[in-house]
Amino acid sequence: MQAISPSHNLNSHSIIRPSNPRRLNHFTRLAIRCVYRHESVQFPNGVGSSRADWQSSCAILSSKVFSQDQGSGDNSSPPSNSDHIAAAVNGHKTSIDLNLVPIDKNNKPQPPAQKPLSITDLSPAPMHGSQLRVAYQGVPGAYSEAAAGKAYPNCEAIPCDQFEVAFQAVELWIADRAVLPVENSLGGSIHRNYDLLLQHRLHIVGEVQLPVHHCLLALPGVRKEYLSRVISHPQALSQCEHTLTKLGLNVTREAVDDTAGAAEYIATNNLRDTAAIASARAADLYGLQILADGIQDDSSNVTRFVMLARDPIIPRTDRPFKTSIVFAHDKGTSVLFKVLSAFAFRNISLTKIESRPHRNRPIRLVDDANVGTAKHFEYMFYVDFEASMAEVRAQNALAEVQEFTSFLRVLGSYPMDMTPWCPSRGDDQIP
Ligand SMILES: O=C(O)C(=O)C[C@]1(C(=O)O)C=C[C@@H](O)C=C1
Repeated sequence: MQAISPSHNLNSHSIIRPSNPRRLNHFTRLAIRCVYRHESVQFPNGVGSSRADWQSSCAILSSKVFSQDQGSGDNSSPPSNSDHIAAAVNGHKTSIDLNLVPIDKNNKPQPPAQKPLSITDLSPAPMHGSQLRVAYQGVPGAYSEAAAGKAYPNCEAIPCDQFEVAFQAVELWIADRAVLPVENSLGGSIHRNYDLLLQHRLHIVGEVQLPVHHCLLALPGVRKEYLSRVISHPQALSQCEHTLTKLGLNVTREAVDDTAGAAEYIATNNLRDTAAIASARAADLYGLQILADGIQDDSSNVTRFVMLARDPIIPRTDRPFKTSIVFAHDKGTSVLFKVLSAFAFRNISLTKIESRPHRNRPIRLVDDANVGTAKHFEYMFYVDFEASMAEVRAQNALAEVQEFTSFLRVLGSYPMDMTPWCPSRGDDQIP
């Protein structure tokens, strides 16, 4: 275990956990928009390709913004992220020190102590030797932490309380990479991260697919019959929807920020009527017992994460690459067919299409004097395709797409995760 930086050691802001997890979401969003410092985790050598590979020199791939409409797309970022984060931290004046670590009566290893970053933690960090600092959303034991360990063995994993904070941590040089979930095989897309990809200027430099094996966790001695509530990340709740019903649990379901945070919350507040959906590692860290194992509705449940960096990597052709783009057009969905055909004609397979509201111009009015005014919803389209930007066919496809769109941005061209398929097992989550 290693703290993120010796210089990151000024006034510690306390983490205030409200008494109910719904408020925790709300409260966190409003008031504690800063990176928390838990003891960060160093992963042992393990899964994945060589680190040098992932850390390959940054440059060249031009992630261009072709926009006729300066007001559209990522030019519409919310006010400066650093302002945002600094204001929130400055505004967070409380200095009560809450011990959120459950007391383990069985002398089990204690989870890492949680210390939020202070304002100076948000200034550019000095170099940390060769160890890569990887920001993820959640607390230790979250699947995102496991994904960080899979993507970057030996990395120093830095927990963040919100997805946006993970983006900011990289932008402010507190972290070198962020690892963020974008889609799950059962729960679908994590829309927030699609929106954030557009609002920030980070580049996708890789992807990892993590088998997600959920457990039902409760305090030692608690039986299923005692439960009146199950809490977890909304994705995890949706991934276990049917199994929870099949288990015959008469429980309400409540969403919290992350799966491991739900486990920690139960332990901290000694809640005997509440269970969490989280990993076996979270059970271990927070001293909970596993009431049911493998409760995801599909055993091949898998979440796809992307790795983000300040600079793009150099696209190559000696291994399978994927490229992610986002585009929009003044005339809305009418150009979609033309755009997609640019890939089809070149035999480039698409692996994902996602549409999100065009936040700057959500509605387009089309007047027809005879009939009235039609209100069309406007979208941003995200497409992943199986080709490297180093390939001529991909460059030609994008040149053509550019002709049909008013806004186009390459989010990244990166190696595909080709690790052999292995259905989710509990030990996959243990870095
Ligand atoms: O809460 C966690 O443990 C996370 O890492 C987040 C998250 C998600 O956002 O989808 C990641 C993977 C699982 O699909 C469930 C939750």
